Amino acid sequence: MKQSSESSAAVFEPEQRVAAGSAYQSGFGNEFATEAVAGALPEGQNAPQKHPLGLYTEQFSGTPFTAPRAVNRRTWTYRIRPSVTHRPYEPMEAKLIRSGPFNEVPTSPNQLRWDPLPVPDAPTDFVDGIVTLGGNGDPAMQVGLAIHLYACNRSMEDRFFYTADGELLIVPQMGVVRFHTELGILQVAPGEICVIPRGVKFRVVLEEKQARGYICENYGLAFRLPELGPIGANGLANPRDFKAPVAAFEDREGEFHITAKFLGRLWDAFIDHSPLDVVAWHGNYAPYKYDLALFNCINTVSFDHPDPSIYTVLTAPSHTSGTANCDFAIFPPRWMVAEHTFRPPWFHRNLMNEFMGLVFGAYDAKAEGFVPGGASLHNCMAGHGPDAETFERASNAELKPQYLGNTLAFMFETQLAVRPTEFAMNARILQHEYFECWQGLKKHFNPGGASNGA
Ligand SMILES: O=C(O)Cc1cc(O)ccc1O
Ligand SMILES: [Fe+2]
Repeated sequence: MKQSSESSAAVFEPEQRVAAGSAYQSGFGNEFATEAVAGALPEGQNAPQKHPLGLYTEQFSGTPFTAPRAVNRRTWTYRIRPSVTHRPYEPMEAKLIRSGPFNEVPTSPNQLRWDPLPVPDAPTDFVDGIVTLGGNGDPAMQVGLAIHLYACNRSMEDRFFYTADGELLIVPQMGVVRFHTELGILQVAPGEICVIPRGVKFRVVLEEKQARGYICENYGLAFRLPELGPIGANGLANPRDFKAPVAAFEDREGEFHITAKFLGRLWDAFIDHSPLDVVAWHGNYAPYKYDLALFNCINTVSFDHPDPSIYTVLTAPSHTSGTANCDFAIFPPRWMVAEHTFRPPWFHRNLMNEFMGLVFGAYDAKAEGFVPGGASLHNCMAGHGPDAETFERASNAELKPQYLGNTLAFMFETQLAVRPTEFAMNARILQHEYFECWQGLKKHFNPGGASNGA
């Protein structure tokens, strides 16, 4: 097919996009190697004097050169043009995307909960559809995170995005989406997650009319698998179930724009070709996806409700050991078998800060009000736990083995208080009556009796 100044090129055929989106390389943080055209990946060296197919060589570093080998991340790319070939970036309007330091409004010590973000009626792509609920830290310090929601109804065709402020952990809640990235295509459905590393350029194509979900923009050290300790060599999220894309490139010329997020602001640059032009790459700095249904969930087979750290899928450490900048934990379908135990999450106050979302079904601590697409925030030392209805039911339930089927909640648990944005505190989706779900918790104290509650 001829090259023209229009948005057309052989590699942009829909069938080919889908074909490329279904091929993956397996493993977490592996040294991957992939070429979309035979001979595009040099052998035996990274930077040949002249590339045999006329590609440019560019290293893409996700950690300092000197990071310890186990956490060092970099990828060698072989691309049609190097990343320098764009016009200068100009500031652009940021809509509802926000970054640290989060200081628009005072941070309340109250428990907070939100209804799902409505999908806009106006044409809105993934980037314009990002709304920030809150965050902590500061991208300039590479500490903390932002918690965004996205709701969109248009694919990005001629627009590309990257954030230098952090990596993006994306949790779709509605609608299958394809992330067309510099390093290949990831198709991600609700029930799956994906991570786009800091700096990777991408555009988002909707497979359905609408898409919605949650994003953790992690300003700090990258997400990794948690240590397993006494669990042993297997369990939780197993490394081989993580999927990285194979190389897939666009050889497209036209009028395109890159939106860059840098130090909390958005910038726009004109570019006369698609920056998704990496024909081959090798390395361990790459986007990846994971199907949460593959999580090997470990739980009690005796008594008591364990700490939710057993549900950690990925952890982004801080510089203090055992204190995550962000733990990503899930509450997946599972058997509940604990004997003589109050089985739902207990009443709780926590040094750490707990943001939760719900992909589908119901969460076992809340009878109502926490709905798919909704969100809750229990910051440092805020009391939280089962609502009155759940306490009543679980205190009296017959404790036979029970399968908790229709449920997928998750938590971003973070070391610093999550400071809501002005939007989060003033939007109609804020549930001002959230506190009422606990007001029905009655006094049961009976100094003379053996009653254990409701
Ligand atoms: O609902 C929450 O608050 C999250 C949570 C879940 C759980 O199983 C135990 C403790 C906890 O904080
Ligand atoms: Fe909690």
